Amino acid sequence: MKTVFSPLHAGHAGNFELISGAIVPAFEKPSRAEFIKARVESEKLGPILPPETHDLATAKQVHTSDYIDFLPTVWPLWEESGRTGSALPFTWPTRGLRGDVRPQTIDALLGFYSFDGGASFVKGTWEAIKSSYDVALTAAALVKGGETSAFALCRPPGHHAGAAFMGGYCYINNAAVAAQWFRDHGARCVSILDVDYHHGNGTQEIFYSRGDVQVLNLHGDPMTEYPFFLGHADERGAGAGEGFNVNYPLPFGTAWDAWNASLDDACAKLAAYAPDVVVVSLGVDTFEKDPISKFKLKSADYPKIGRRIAKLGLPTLFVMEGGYAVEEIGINAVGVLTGFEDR
Ligand SMILES: NCCCCCC(=O)NO
Ligand SMILES: [Zn+2]
Repeated sequence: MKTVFSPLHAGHAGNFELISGAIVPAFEKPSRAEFIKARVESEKLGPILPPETHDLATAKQVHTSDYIDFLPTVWPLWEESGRTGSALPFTWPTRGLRGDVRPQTIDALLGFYSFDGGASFVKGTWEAIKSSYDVALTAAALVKGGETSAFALCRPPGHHAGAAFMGGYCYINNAAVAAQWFRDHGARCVSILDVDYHHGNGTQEIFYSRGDVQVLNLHGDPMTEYPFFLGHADERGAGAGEGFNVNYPLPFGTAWDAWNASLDDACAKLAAYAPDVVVVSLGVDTFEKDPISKFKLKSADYPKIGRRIAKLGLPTLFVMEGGYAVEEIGINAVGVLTGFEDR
């Protein structure tokens, strides 16, 4: 399997996030991608290719243009306002406030275009976001070009980013962009299977009213787990998208057998939808030792995920999402990929 990777991710470093009542060093850090890359090499998964550069047209098909155009302006505006450190919002347009009027100051714009304090910017963040987007599109083109599968080693991740908002370490929704690209390049329909511990609220929001992209999500129950405000089982899609959004909320402590039962059901629904291509939002924060998550999957379980997805017999693009136990992130993420190849 070929991997696409960009060293430009490393510019998104040293940033902080607001979590659990404190401003702390972000859990989403450069070493995550480096550990995964090292494991790709040590497991001899296949060549590691640099991304081709793309324009933002595909990004603007799943995100609003004003949101995408805002992202490269954040750091310059933050610096112009005399600040250093991490550009972070502290006010958000929640219920009873106006989200239809775009404010002018960078502090307000950061809140206008986000849903939490988990998507901060430093000087190199935009270059990292753009490189992650280029990685996803380059890997998608490998699959379109005849590869059975490919691995988009994306950093920063994307599945929490909605049409006009960032959050949860996500800025451009790489999996959504790849799905749209497949649709623009001949795929009649696409399935996105999100196996990250957290619900891919952004991916759901982007495709919720569309029937050409099926979205299936296995995740911590939002009644008790981030992102809290989307991801319930009754969210089945709307209009043309009715029935094409499937959520599997699962309780704290979920281990392999229960998790796999949901995976099996999701794969059956995916097979019934019969997409031309599958995009897997590959998060491995379902791992028992993950510092911010509460499922109990073991390293030996990840190859089984890959084997189950391979049984679908469909071209498959793996897009890296979350996972924060950096010692094992490479073992677990690449385990899915070697399992897919039945090695
Ligand atoms: N800062 C709150 C938790 C962000 C979770 C990010 C993640 O792993 N999403 O899949
Ligand atoms: Zn996650």
